[in-house]
Amino acid sequence: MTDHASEPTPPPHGLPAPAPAGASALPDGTYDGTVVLVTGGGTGLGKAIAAEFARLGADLVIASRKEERLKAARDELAGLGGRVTSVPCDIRDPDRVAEVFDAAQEAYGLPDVLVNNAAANFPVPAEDMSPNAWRSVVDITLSGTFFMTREFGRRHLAAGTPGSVISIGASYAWTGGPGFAHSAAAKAGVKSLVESLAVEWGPYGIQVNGLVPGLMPHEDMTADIRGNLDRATPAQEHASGDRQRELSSRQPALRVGAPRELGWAAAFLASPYARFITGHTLVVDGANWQRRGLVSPEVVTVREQMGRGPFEG
Ligand SMILES: CCC/C=C/C(=O)SCCNC(=O)CCNC(=O)[C@H](O)C(C)(C)COP(=O)([O-])OP(=O)([O-])OC[C@H]1O[C@@H](n2cnc3c(N)ncnc32)[C@H](O)[C@@H]1OP(=O)([O-])[O-]
Ligand SMILES: NC(=O)C1=CN([C@@H]2O[C@H](COP(=O)(O)OP(=O)(O)OC[C@H]3O[C@@H](n4cnc5c(N)ncnc54)[C@H](OP(=O)(O)O)[C@@H]3O)[C@@H](O)[C@H]2O)C=CC1
Repeated sequence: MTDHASEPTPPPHGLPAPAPAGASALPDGTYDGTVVLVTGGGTGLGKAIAAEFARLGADLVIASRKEERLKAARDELAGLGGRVTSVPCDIRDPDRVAEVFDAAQEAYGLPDVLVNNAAANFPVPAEDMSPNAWRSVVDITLSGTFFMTREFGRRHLAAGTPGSVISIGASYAWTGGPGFAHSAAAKAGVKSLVESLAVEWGPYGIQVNGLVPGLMPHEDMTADIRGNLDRATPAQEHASGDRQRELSSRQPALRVGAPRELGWAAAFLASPYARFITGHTLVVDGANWQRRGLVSPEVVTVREQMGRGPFEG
């Protein structure tokens, strides 16, 4: 019998690195002749998702508020193969949402796949949150997602055609999100919508799934979210430019996620290889959301974590 006690313990090395950028698990041309609409497809994770569909042959429509951003992303995504159209739109406005679908239909046809990726978020203690701050986040993240999904569903039901919706969520839909009460409540609503609509629209051939990213840093992160990452890492790590290593050491995977890992999951969920998966929310976060220690960490209030003074009403 081997005496394990005398063997040196190998150091933990975390989850293996992902396949290289540009690789795909799906066959070439999986999305040939398919139209994919991605909200917030001009930045960050939305752009990474759009890129994976484009590599597999999809025609893309990307929609968000800022035209400049959309144009830059459109040029970048067009280099990957398929055709790309961008349509400026605030998803809080159902009339503008209808116009996005009109524009998509005119360009390539009714989108076969809708990725609800656009969302809004910033950390703020609940007691400091203005009614308008609450409304902005809930209106964009939950109502905007519903308006997009509703328009997609209505058009497919009228045409008698199948389709696939993927709504991007967040793990605090299950756990709650101290400091992100508005976003966590909205994402819990998004998860619930996935479950309701998968059943309502299954009979019409429409799949509805959720997809949750873990920590996947990217260059487009807003100052608010970036500031939150800064809070998670000591100042000397920023100074030395080694924040990524510090962030990685705080994940069970011992690495952060790459945005393309979310893109691959989205491309799978909407593909012919996932036709019996609906009403499901897939978490791609290296098990970070299930993390518990043997011992509970000391409680630090959201106010303290954000370096805010006492609440003054
Ligand atoms: C980290 C874990 C997971 C991450 C998940 C993600 O979703 S990452 C994705 C992250 N990506 C994004 O979020 C991308 C899109 N996000 C955005 O464009 C902005 O964050 C937005 C939602 C504020 C814009 O919405 P809009 O054009 O409607 O904005 P507006 O300028 O009119 O402000 C509305 C209200 O909000 C208030 N307020 C704003 N900031 C703060 C703050 N830091 N503190 C307190 N309050 C704040 C502002 O004062 C105003 O209230 P007031 O004063 O009238 O009572
Ligand atoms: N990054 C992360 O660590 C995590 C992200 N997520 C989720 O992943 C998704 C993508 O996040 P990420 O890429 O990091 O964030 P970004 O801030 O890069 O992307 C948000 C996108 O939403 C668009 N958008 C915001 N408001 C509206 C609106 N009213 N109408 C239309 N488009 C809008 C923005 O474009 P524009 O400004 O042009 O309107 C932008 O392209 C979101 O759903 C987010 O909640 C979840 C967990 C963790």
